[in-house]
Amino acid sequence: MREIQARFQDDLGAFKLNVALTAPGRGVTALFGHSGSGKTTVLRCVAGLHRSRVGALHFLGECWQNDNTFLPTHKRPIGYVFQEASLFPHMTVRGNLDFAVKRAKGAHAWIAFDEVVALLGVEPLLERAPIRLSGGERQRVGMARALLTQPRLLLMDEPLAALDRLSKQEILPYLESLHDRLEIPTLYVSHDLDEVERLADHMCYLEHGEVKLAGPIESLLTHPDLPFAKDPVAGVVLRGKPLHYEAQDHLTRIEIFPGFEVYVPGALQDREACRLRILAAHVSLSLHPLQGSSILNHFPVRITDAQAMDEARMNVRITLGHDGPAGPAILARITKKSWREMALAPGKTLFAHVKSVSLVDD
Ligand SMILES: Nc1ncnc2c1ncn2[C@@H]1O[C@H](COP(=O)(O)OP(=O)(O)OP(=O)(O)O)[C@@H](O)[C@H]1O
Repeated sequence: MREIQARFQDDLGAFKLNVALTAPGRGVTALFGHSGSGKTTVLRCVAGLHRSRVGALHFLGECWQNDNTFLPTHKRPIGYVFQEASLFPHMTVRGNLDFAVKRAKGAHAWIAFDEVVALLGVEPLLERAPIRLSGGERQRVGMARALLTQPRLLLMDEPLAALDRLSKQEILPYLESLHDRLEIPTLYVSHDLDEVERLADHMCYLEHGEVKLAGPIESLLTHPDLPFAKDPVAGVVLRGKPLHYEAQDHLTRIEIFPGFEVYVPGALQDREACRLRILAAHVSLSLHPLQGSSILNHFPVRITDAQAMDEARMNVRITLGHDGPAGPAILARITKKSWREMALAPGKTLFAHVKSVSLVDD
């Protein structure tokens, strides 16, 4: 079974943990939720740092925990990245990384020292003492160290939370390249939606110690029971396949679903795939196809549901296509007045106009 299956139940003072989750055996699964929802506790249970009163954990078919078994942390093939990397202060960066290499002796070596160093851009830092690293550099070294233990599962607990905005922006592209390169699954704890949109394939949304919903990130971002749709910058992330670069206008046509294409600024034709974000505020709806509009991206769509965002506005969830298999969902933010005057309702078919589409992994 190429999955991670976990069930943890415990009473931690006032906090009740009652988590059941399944994560795919590859890609990044975000454990997302407000502060105190239990994300770190789940990660600690997976790492074997906390033994829940009731618990079961199967990693790709291997039992790490059940009623009779509890594999200790040092026997679990995990790499753990914390909010702040605690590097050995008396060793250089290279010394810290060599230490991880030594620890990995005997494990199946699936990634080489040079590749890790290149992926995380730590080559220029190798001879430095940890005290001379910036916060972002320390985190990159912490990630390199975790990878060099040759883990089969990567656990990251808010690895960017202690960084300022600029350092965060600097480190995100490294995390994206890890995501593209790594075959091993990652559980990534975060309460930052922007981070999750950029990095995660799958999401488990936690509330009060329970997984409220889980699924591919694309479907969760538009889910009406989740708070994301009410966010002022609500939107969706879609995967796209670049088709053709129109050099004269410096635009690339990108397929987001068979037969559905959007224009994105830039020359993206050499990429195999990309991630796009469409903000709800950039999507408008009309009952008939628009003509003579400056908006380039138009689709036939169907309303699946809608929810009030505030007293004046609604978020309308629509799927691409009038009939046939429903395409991915996007959100449109419109006024309640328009909803009423256009007599909109779930099931209604109409047209969506997307003013701008941005690249997530620019
Ligand atoms: N060993 C423990 N004993 C008692 N309470 C605990 C213990 N571990 C965690 N808790 C409580 O469990 C709750 C969940 O904590 P946890 O750190 O898992 O949340 P989180 O979602 O990771 O939050 P944050 O985003 O703030 O890190 C908190 O209320 C915390 O105080």
